[in-house]
Amino acid sequence: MPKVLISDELSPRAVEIFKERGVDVDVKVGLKPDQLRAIIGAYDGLAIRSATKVTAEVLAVAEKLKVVGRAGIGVDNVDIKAATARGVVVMNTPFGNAITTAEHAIALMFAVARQVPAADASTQAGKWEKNRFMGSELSFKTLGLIGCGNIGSIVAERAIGLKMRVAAYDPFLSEERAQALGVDKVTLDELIARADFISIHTPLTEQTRNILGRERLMKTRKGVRIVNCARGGLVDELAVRDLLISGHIAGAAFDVFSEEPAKQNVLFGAPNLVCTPHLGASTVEAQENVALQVAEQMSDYLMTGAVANSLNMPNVSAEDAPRLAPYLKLAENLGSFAGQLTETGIKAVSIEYEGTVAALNVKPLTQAVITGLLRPQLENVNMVNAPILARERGVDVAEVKHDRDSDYQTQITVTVTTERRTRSVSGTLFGGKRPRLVYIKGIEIEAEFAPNMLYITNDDKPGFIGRLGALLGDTGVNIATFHLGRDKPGGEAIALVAVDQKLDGALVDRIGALDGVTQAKALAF
Ligand SMILES: NC(=O)c1ccc[n+]([C@@H]2O[C@H](COP(=O)([O-])OP(=O)(O)OC[C@H]3O[C@@H](n4cnc5c(N)ncnc54)[C@H](O)[C@@H]3O)[C@@H](O)[C@H]2O)c1
Ligand SMILES: O=C(O)CC[C@@H](O)C(=O)O
Repeated sequence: MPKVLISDELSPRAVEIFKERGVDVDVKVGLKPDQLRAIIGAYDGLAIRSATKVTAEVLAVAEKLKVVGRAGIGVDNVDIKAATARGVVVMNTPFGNAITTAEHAIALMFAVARQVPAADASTQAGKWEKNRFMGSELSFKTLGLIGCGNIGSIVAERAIGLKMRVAAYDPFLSEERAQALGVDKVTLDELIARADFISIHTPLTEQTRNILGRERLMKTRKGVRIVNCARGGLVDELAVRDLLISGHIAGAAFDVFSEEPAKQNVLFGAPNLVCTPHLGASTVEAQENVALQVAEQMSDYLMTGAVANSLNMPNVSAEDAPRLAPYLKLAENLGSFAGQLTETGIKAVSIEYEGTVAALNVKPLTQAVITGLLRPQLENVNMVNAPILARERGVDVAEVKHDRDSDYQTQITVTVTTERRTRSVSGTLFGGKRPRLVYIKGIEIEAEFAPNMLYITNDDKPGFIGRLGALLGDTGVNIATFHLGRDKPGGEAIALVAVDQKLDGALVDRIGALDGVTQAKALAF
């Protein structure tokens, strides 16, 4: 039974879902980094929100960990590179809290426009300062959106409903999408020059860090109001403080801070500042959504191999997962077959899909081939890190789907090019689920993959099978199956022999020295 640790506050629905789906679950919230490191080795999955930091140090001791699930959107608290290198799938729940967060941005826009929190405090202190809190309407003002993805788009729709004009800066926003949303697609400079309100909705990345830096903030319109409901680090907090004090910025609302929890922050105490403690996603509805979704996604992955909303693996739908499972085995075995026969550096691998398999989502199959191919050289390769490891080693990976009939209803061919040669191997599924080799180097051969195998190439001359059988018999090796193929009579022949025990190197050398043998190699699957 796989075991998951929930290390941040998640709706109790998550625990119910994990249990319903056969996943054991522990809830331990508020662990310090060393406490997390001490226990993480026991878990197959880690479910988090934004508090837990999944660092390279945590991942280094997470020996069983297969999946990190973020109940929310931002994954800047997960070292995805380190997770990928260790073969850990990272998934998030990209839509579950988007409406809630967009609503919070709108709420904060109103709050700064009308100074609601300060007016509330003053009123409850019995001051009745009617003239102090002169606000500003939102209608017909320009809202500048930096980032117009899921949340930014919802903010745009709501703002248009409030009769605001919306200008969006997002390099990945198409003109058509902008038109459909009813927003002006602008450059960042145009946005800065036009906006009465600026709301930011990008992830925190190396490109977006400090996107609203001091210089840019100084170019905004006097009286601008700024909302940050995305991430601390996107806006220069000290500059905002200075510009609030100088009156250039009329108001600012921050839900997120450069350091969280924000017990202290340079912004605190600045005039016309509204702060909330990273509440963007904190509604009952959003928390139910993300907890349920993350628990479903993680359970599906751990129990069936289905992958959804992963940041470092191609998605595999729950429907596809059982269909792909036998192909994944076939793909990895074909890659492994080619990898075990490869003794020099691999320059390129081409994976061709024909027949039924070509209609499937083949990305995961390609990753399985690469995994099998690299495993003889690399101990810790798996489907998550295989593409990166291949790229780091300069292996060019090509994936081709053929729209043509092959000899088999479904066929995968792996062709590996090394410095010395190009070699191909093809396989199919018998009965829709049993992986079989069908061609090696274009020579037809039908063989299943067995735990211990002997691969031999030899001259196609009489007497070889007898010599091989005698040697194996004399050394007490029992033959399970024996498959033969050849390119032409008297030409190159291939023998694939499944045996009942692991073959030692000395015996393989003796087989290699038999008359007519050009190569002998022990293979394991
Ligand atoms: N306050 C909260 O509680 C809370 C809740 C949810 C999400 N968030 C934050 O909001 C962010 C946005 O969420 P989303 O669901 O809209 O994500 P999203 O991926 O749907 O949208 C992000 C948008 O930013 C754009 N973008 C990327 N780089 C950019 C750049 N350099 N300049 C301008 N635009 C750029 C992308 O093209 C994309 O359209 C998340 O990454 C997360 O950090 C905060
Ligand atoms: O979990 C939270 O409370 C915040 C989530 C939010 O920052 C997100 O990126 O989804």
